[in-house]
Amino acid sequence: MLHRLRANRPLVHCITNEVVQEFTANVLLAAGASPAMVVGEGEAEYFAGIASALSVNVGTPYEARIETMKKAIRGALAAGKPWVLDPVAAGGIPWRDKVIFELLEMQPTAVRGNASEIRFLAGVGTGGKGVDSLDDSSSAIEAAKTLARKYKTFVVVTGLKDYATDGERVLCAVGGSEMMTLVVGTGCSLSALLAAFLGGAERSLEACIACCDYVNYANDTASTRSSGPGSFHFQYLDALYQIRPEDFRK
Ligand SMILES: Nc1ncnc2c1ncn2[C@@H]1O[C@H](COP(=O)(O)OP(=O)(O)OP(=O)(O)O)[C@@H](O)[C@H]1O
Ligand SMILES: Cc1ncsc1CCO
Ligand SMILES: [Mg+2]
Repeated sequence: MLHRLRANRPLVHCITNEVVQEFTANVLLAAGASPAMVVGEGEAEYFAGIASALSVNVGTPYEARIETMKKAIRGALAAGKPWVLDPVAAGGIPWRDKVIFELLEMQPTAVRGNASEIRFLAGVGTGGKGVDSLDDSSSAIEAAKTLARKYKTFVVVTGLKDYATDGERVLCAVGGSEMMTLVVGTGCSLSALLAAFLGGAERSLEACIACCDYVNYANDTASTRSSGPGSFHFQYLDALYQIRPEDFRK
């Protein structure tokens, strides 16, 4: 799947939060995808139709941005393109929660969140601490399955272990270090990378967990080469770039 992603170099339309735009674009480039942050209300619907996949992240939402997201989603759906929802801080702010539930009704191909976000959306728990999770990812497996069944979507929950489910099967990816949680945008960029995999490899549960596996591998590689969040940040980009499909056989 990584080979196919790089061969296809999918164009990923990102409408993400203002904190992580550059990091997300760099993660996609290092992995072998082609990012485009097309956020204008007049452009988004058209562009989502020609991109390979759309990534929607509600980290810093406001009315006009949400309208743009909905237009982009309509463009992606009309063109049969996959789209991924990152429900940042679900459970934390009522206005945002209402928006997230509206977006969930718009047939996302996949939803990717941390454990607290996924638990809240499935009706268990009250969310995390702002954008950070307060729950272990294993405690969100049942919630992820519930959410996947309810909205007929893949759900990916990240944390110490990562899980991907279609509501029936659950696949798990392990590895990585907590250093990931000390660099902003690792989860957000993972969601964009998930869109890249779904648009550039195949639209399957296996593609979802392959994306997590690749990120964990890069996370492991970067943590052995770094001494703190600063060096981890650039070592992570280097590792995404350097990892080759054949390395997974080791
Ligand atoms: N305790 C941990 N050990 C190893 N890896 C972790 C741990 N916690 C998170 N990760 C990894 O960090 C990445 C981001 O996942 P996380 O669940 O922190 O997302 P998030 O909270 O949405 O992040 P953000 O909102 O800051 O972008 C994933 O690749 C995940 O596997
Ligand atoms: C820190 C932060 N605040 C809003 S979005 C965001 C990026 C991580 O989700
Ligand atoms: Mg997040």
